[in-house]
Amino acid sequence: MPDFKDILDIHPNPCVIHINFVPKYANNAFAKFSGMACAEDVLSLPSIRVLFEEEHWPEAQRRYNHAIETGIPTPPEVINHMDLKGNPMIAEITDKVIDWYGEKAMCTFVSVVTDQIRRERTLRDMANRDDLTNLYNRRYLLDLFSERHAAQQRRQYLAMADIDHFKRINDTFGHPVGDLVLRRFAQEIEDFTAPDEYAFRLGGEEFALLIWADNHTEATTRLERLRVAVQDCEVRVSHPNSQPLSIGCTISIGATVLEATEDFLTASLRADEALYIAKKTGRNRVINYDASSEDKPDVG
Ligand SMILES: Nc1nc2c(ncn2[C@@H]2O[C@H](COP(=O)(O)OP(=O)(O)OP(=O)(O)O)[C@@H](O)[C@H]2O)c(=O)[nH]1
Repeated sequence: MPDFKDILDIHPNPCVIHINFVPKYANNAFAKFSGMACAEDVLSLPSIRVLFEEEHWPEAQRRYNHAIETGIPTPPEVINHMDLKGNPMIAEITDKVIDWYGEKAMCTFVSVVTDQIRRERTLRDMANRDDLTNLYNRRYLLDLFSERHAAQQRRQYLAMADIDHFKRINDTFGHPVGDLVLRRFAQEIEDFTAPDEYAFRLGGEEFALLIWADNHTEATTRLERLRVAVQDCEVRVSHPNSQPLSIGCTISIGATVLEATEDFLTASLRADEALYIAKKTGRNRVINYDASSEDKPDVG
């Protein structure tokens, strides 16, 4: 029967055995993971805690105490980790209580899952994005709505934005040029949003925004600024057989303040109604509808 250390020494996963974080055994993979030269250097440490950022210490202690007291293994934990050389990585920690020459000790295995987690995050992000414009898509807007919580200091607004007479652009210049206009507009609303705000393409030439404002006037003023920015913007298209084209467009925006816990359907009906009014009353305008607003849709 080979000694377990002979097996662990050549195991590719970092492994350390410790009693209350005092190292008793470490394999070479653990030394490499920690940014140390060899396993002996790990064993010379008074505590392996120093190898992990301080923010992880309380949770590591809690997991250790729980596992030692109950013998029940804690579920694997994924942490952001930085080794002593400053290399960032994502690590999955798996613990198991073992008998260490008559004492209870913790055997900890580490899997570096940086690539896997990054791939998963990229895939998740791709599923939430629109192919043509790379803005967020309707699915992500619905996800955000299901995660909204009440008691925000500022007010959140849902705005529906729709390019005016977009069909004419397609019909006059062709679908690929229409796509260019959609991309240019997407860039415009992406630039408009603050880091904690979102821009979505819902489909076709329909877009949405989730923005913050202190009050109705601020929301309207900001959306007006977006409307004017789009009006002033030109998409230049070069063509080998003709003069370069310069295409402009305008947008209509319907917005509404969000009640704390309302669902997407309720809020989007109000924003859509406001957009409908914006279109019906001449396009290239912002209608911001909330209970205190003077822009109450007057559908009739
Ligand atoms: N180029 C391009 N066109 C699209 C895409 N998706 C939808 N469309 C076109 O968008 C146009 C939408 O036209 P309408 O719904 O009639 O609206 P509109 O012409 O913008 O008129 P109003 O909204 O009333 O101002 C149609 O011609 C669709 O074919 C796309 O991905 N790319």
